Formats: sequence, C-alpha cells, structure tokens
Amino acid sequence: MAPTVERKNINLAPLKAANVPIFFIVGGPGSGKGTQCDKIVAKYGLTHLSSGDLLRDEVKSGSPRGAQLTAIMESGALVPLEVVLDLVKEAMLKAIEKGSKGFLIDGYPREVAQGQQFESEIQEAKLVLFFDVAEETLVKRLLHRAQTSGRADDNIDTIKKRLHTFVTSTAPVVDYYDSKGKLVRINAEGSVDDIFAVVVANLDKVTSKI
Ligand SMILES: Nc1ncnc2c1ncn2[C@@H]1O[C@H](COP(=O)(O)OP(=O)(O)OP(=O)(O)O)[C@@H](O)[C@H]1O
Ligand SMILES: Nc1ncnc2c1ncn2[C@H]1C[C@H](O)[C@@H](COP(=O)(O)O)O1
Ligand SMILES: [Mg+2]
Repeated sequence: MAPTVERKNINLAPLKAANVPIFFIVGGPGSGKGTQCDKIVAKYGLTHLSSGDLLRDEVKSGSPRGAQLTAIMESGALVPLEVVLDLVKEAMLKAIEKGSKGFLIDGYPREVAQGQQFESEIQEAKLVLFFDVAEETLVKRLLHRAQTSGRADDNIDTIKKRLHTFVTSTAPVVDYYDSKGKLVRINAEGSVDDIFAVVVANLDKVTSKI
C-alpha cells in the first residue's frame, strides 16, 4: 500500500528566482549516473542531488515516512511522485541558500509525470542526459557494486525488479524528452573517462561556462 502522502507547503520562490540551470540525469540502475555526476560536479561546480540518496537519507532519519519507503525501495518499485518531489524541492532550496549555481537531478524523473510536475512547479530542465547501457552490463556492474555498497537493493532479485521498473516506467521519459529535443543520449558502455568526455562536449555546447 502506497504511503499516505502528507504534502508539504513548500515556498519555491527563492528557487524560481535563482533561475539556475537544471539538468536531469536519467539511466537504468547501475548506468553510471552517480559516477558521472561526481565528475561533472568536480568540473562545473553544480549541485548533485540523487533522488535515491535523498530517499535513503529519509530512511536513515528513522521517520515514519522513511519506514514506509524501505519496503518500496527494496521491492524495486518507484516511490510515490509527491514524496520524492518534495524531498528534491527541499534539498534544492537548501542548496540555493548556500549559493548553488545549478543542479544535476540524478535519478529523476523516473516517470513522465514526475518530469511534467517538476517542470510545471519549478522550471524546465535545460538538458536531459540519458546514460544508455545494456541490461547485461547493468547487472554486471550492480552485482560488482553489491560487494561493497551495502545497499539493500543491490541484490539480483531487486536488480531485476528495478530493471523492469526502468523499462516500464522510465524508458518513456527518454522518448518524451527526445520528442522535446532535450535529450542527450550517451552510450555509457565504455570507460568512465570516455563517457565523461562526451558529457563535457554536450554540457559545454549548452553553456560556455556554467
Ligand atoms: N563506465 C563504467 N564502467 C564500469 N563500471 C562503471 C562505469 N560507470 C560506473 N561504474 C560502476 O558501476 C556501478 C554503478 O555506478 P553508479 O552507482 O554511478 O550508477 P547509478 O546509475 O548511480 O546506479 P543507481 O541507479 O543504482 O544509483 C558502480 O560500482 C560504479 O563504480
Ligand atoms: N525519482 C524517483 N521516483 C520514484 N522512486 C525513486 C526515484 N529515485 C529513486 N527512487 C527509488 C527507486 C529506486 O530503485 C531507489 C534507488 O534509487 P537510485 O537512483 O537507484 O539510487 O529509490
Ligand atoms: Mg546512483
């Protein structure tokens, strides 16, 4: 049963007024979103917000909402839109207070409605970076990560469910932003550095300096 979602009345004015660039980072589980975001942050100084990390922090906080999230995340399903969007908004506002010059929203949107709601309430994404990786490679990477990550969802059963969720719910996000001319499809099978070179070539096209 989805958690009853208490909506928070979040004042977005400071975020909207800042009007900083926002990039959505999309890709299957294990596609390298976090890895590439770390490198983008080091080069451009943007703020990296991983929706998965924000949810794991909420779980760690011991809040009643966090307890409900654990079961959903371990099942490989998506957390309700309202929950994850409120967490992202709150984190963005905190970062704006600290002078953020822009955002990498990693792991969001995971369904088209998420992207539409974010963009209607906050602002449009400048670009959507999609890290395109074959399922076989994703599974190999996640099973390797499982050896050290300690993540409850890094196990073959949950990995398979997360892959199914990606295909059914998130793949349409790729088509949606492609149809809007916002998608950058990046073959992310190669080395971290080779992929990052393609990321930089695309980010530099959009903003001479972010
Ligand atoms: N280009 C690459 N080649 C090989 N391994 C990679 C590459 N990019 C990332 N990895 C490794 O694959 C695993 C998953 O990477 P990462 O955590 O960045 O993916 P993610 O898309 O953020 O995954 P999740 O959605 O599960 O958070 C990590 O162990 C990472 O070190
Ligand atoms: N944007 C999201 N919407 C719904 N659920 C989400 C979102 N981002 C993360 N989640 C849940 C479902 C994922 O399997 C887990 C872990 O996310 P990850 O980006 O793989 O760390 O959290
Ligand atoms: Mg990640």
